[in-house]
This record gives sequence, C-alpha cells and structure tokens, in this order.
Amino acid sequence: MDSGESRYQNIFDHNNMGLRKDLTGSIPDDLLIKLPDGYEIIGNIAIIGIPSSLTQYHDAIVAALLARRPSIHTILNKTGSVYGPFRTTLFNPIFGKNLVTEHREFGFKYHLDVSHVYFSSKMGSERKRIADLVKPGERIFVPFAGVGPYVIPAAARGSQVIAIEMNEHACSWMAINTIVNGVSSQVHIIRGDALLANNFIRQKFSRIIIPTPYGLINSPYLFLSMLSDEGTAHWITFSNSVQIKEQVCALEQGGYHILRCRQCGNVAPSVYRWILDIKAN
Ligand SMILES: C[S@@+](CC[C@H](N)C(=O)[O-])C[C@H]1O[C@@H](n2cnc3c(N)ncnc32)[C@H](O)[C@@H]1O
Repeated sequence: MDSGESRYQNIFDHNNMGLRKDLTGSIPDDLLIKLPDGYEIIGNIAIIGIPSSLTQYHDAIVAALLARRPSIHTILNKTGSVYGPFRTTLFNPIFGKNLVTEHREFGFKYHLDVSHVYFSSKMGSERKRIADLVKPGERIFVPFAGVGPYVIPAAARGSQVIAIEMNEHACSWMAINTIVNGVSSQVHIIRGDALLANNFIRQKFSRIIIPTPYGLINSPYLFLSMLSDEGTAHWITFSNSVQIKEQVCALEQGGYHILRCRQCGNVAPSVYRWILDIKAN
C-alpha cells in the first residue's frame, strides 16, 4: 500500500469544483453558466458533462482541466446518464483515448476501464467509514460488488468476503484488484445474479454491504435474511425524502434498528443516495 498523502485522495473533493471560474473570459458568460462547475476524477481520467451548446469550447475546457490536473491522460464528456444493468456510462473522449486507469482511494488501488464498468469516486469517504467498522474474522457479503471498492477495504481489515457481480468485466477487474491490494486469498468472487444469492449461498454474514444499483430494487429484505444475529447491513439506496422515511419505518416495524441514515448525494431531481446502517437485533 502507498503511504503519504496520495492515500487520502478523496472524492467529495472540493478541488474538483470551480472550473467555471477558470474559464471566465474564455467562454461567454451566458454559455459558461451552462457548464457544470465540477467534474469527476477517476485515476488519471476526468469526466465532465458538457452541454452541446459548448461544443466549440472543448479545447478551452480541456486546457483548463489540464492546467488543474496535469496528470490527466484522458478527458471524457458524458453523453448520457448511467444506463443498463451494468450501470455503465456513454462517453465521448475530448482528450486522449485511454479508458483504463488506476484509481487510488485511502491507500487502495482500483484498476478499471471506465467504459466497461460502474465506478464512482464520490463514495470514497463512506467506503472508508464502512471499512473502518470491520473487525478481523468477520464474514462479509457484498452483492453488486463492481470492481471491489467495498470488498477490498473490508478484506484488508482481516475479514473473509463473498462478492457477487454480474458484469464479467467488473469481475475480472475485481480479481485483479484483489491481487494488486494483497487480499485475493480472502475474497471469493462469484459472477452471477445477486438477486438469486439466497438460492446458492446458505451461510449467514456478520456484515452485508449492499450498493444497490439505481432502480433495480428498493428493498434490502432479500439480503437482510442472510444477516447473522447482531449482524449489520449497510444499504446504499436511492429514494426521495418521503420514500426513505417510509422505508425506515418499515424496517423498524420489521424489528430492525436503524443505526444511521445519511443522505449522500443527489442523483436526479428530488432523488437522493442514502446510506443506512441497519442492525439485525
Ligand atoms: C451501483 S453499481 C455498484 C458497483 C460497486 N459496488 C461500486 O460502488 O463501485 C452496481 C453494480 O451491480 C452490478 N449488478 C447489477 N445488477 C446485478 C445483479 N442482478 N447481480 C449482480 N450484480 C449486478 C452492476 O454490474 C454494477 O457493477
């Protein structure tokens, strides 16, 4: 693992804001206001959603991003939202074309191809918070595991992890990432449908981390039955403010304790990402 400041590269990174100010004078004000002020950094790739009315200013935007982050090798313009079962995104490269990168997060390294898998750098702090709760010897289950950003930090705490992921590219990158981060012997990767996990996994887990894909399921019950007595689940879900209250109420009426319910980003008008820590008993 790395030491030093690069370990603490983080996502809710306010350094990734303020692009508009940098471009003042290069793009007319009435158009500049349409440019998102922020962008996402995954490894050496910058991702931004540039409206079509700003197409003629791509070169200026590229120059501004490179001035901020000289290590960037590729800049991608998001041409659609996250879509399909694998939750991938359509991009149009406006600088460079290498879509493979190594993203560093709190000392862990994630290798991935951003066009083949889902990865968001915005959840790094929550991933660290959850990993910090893991005790050596825990048995952990991660459905919808992606390239392993919840799996690897948990395994590095001395737990055994079963990870399920449907996208074969994500499974391959996750396998590489377990090796790169020295936890391959603690992680069992299953390529398959996590919604069927109850049919083929019989054991109980002390911790289940459920990074639900947007729009797939709006209930954690499928997985909560796999929690051991006194186990904890971390449910990442998408709801509006009314729905989340109803979901919390339903869980409490079902005998679960909600240890924490935190809003963590806005993904659509009035739709938020929530992280709930749920205790079985
Ligand atoms: C929101 S992403 C989360 C990925 C990863 N946990 C992360 O936070 O970067 C959801 C992931 O679930 C996978 N997926 C979607 N439906 C699935 C299913 N039924 N069974 C297993 N994996 C699934 C997608 O391929 C995607 O990698």
